[in-house]
Amino acid sequence: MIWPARRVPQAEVVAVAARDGERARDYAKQHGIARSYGSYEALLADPDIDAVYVGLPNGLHGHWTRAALKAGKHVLCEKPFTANEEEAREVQALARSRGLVCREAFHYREHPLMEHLHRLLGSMSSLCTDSSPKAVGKQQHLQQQQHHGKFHEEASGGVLGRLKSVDVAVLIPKWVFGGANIRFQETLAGGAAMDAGCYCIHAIRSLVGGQPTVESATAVMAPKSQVVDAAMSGTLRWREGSNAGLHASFRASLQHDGLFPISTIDVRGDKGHLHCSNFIMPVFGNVVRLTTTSPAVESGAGSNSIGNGSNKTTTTVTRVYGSGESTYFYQLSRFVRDVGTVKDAAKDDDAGALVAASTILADDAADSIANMHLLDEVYLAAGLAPRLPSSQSARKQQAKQAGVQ
Ligand SMILES: NC(=O)C1=CN([C@@H]2O[C@H](COP(=O)(O)OP(=O)(O)OC[C@H]3O[C@@H](n4cnc5c(N)ncnc54)[C@H](OP(=O)(O)O)[C@@H]3O)[C@@H](O)[C@H]2O)C=CC1
Ligand SMILES: O=C1OC[C@@H](O)[C@H](O)[C@H]1O
Repeated sequence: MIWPARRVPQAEVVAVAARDGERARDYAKQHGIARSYGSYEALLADPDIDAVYVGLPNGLHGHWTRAALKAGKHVLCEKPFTANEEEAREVQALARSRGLVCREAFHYREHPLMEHLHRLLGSMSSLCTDSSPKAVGKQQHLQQQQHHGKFHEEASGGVLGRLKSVDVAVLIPKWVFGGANIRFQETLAGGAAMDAGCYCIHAIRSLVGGQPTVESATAVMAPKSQVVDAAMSGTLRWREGSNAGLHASFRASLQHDGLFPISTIDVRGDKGHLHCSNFIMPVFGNVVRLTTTSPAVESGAGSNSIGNGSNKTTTTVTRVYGSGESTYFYQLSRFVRDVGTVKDAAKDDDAGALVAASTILADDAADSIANMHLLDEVYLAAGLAPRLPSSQSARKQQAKQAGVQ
């Protein structure tokens, strides 16, 4: 967030907070940040701050996002948005009532790689090139309309034709996170599905659209835990018949190859297969391999085409880097632009600006709630309970301990 902010003209990191004032000061000094605070409350009381980035453990996202909204700040909150769907609904209701941007930080989504995949697959476009409020509002309205199961229709225009299946994997090698990491803590809403699986669900949802349900899920539990999953796999299904697989793991048996997490998207349609690797961190290298089969026409196709008499298989490999910026840069650029749109709409009476602003708020709310809904469903399908916010989870543990004594 600090590096991208130096490259996004309208963004400035004004202050940083930690629970320990000295640590906050050292951090601010090290990163050239003018102000530091020894508590999160103190940072939220700073009137010069417009927006807050919440990069806390999952179980605290809801609490501090609510606190930031109540302090009148726009929020970019790390994924997963909250501990569960119920909390996501509460937080987003607050954001909308205050007219503040409240976005889940799925940084991968704004990178041109995703735009490329959306185009290939004929699904919605996640970016808008014209950033005027009216154009943004119009484009987002269009995206919402397009986003209803479009991929299931033959005439979607996507190169793969009708969707058969999509598989998304985010796999983290077992040497990366030890047992003490926040991701393994029950009271911090830990779990592989929460951490890595939320990306899978988000990518599946945004590429395919529609409203899938969770058909089944299987968890591999963390050592000595009956609550925290070290790996999760699951199947989602659409009414239209296609299905999706999610594969999330903290225990992947992968050798260090300089990249983690391993993140892949595989989409199979009736006209071919698309494989994308490293969709989460595309700036460090990515590949989109597209294999399509179509009825043979004439010979003379490119050297990568194989004809078998009745049809022709073509494979193309593409790498997408856009202007070479990181996902975090694109994420921050859009966040800053959207905060600007919402602020301007509050000042002026222009109907287009108001539509644009309310669309931004509505889309963020719908997106994070839908993602948390499916995450809850995945846990339930695996025979586990949806996660709890830290405050509730701590109370539950205390009650359990009191019951034991
Ligand atoms: N978008 C992305 O690329 C990434 C997103 N994430 C997300 O960011 C969030 C944080 O992950 P990560 O940075 O790896 O976590 P860390 O453990 O490295 O940092 C979490 C920070 O939260 C603060 N904190 C407040 N209360 C607690 C508590 N009770 N226990 C532990 N820490 C606490 C601490 O700050 P202090 O003590 O200074 O107040 C700590 O530095 C997660 O939700 C994760 O999913 C993580 C990595 C990458
Ligand atoms: O991008 C990421 O990579 C590793 C994960 O554990 C982390 O939380 C995530 O956001």
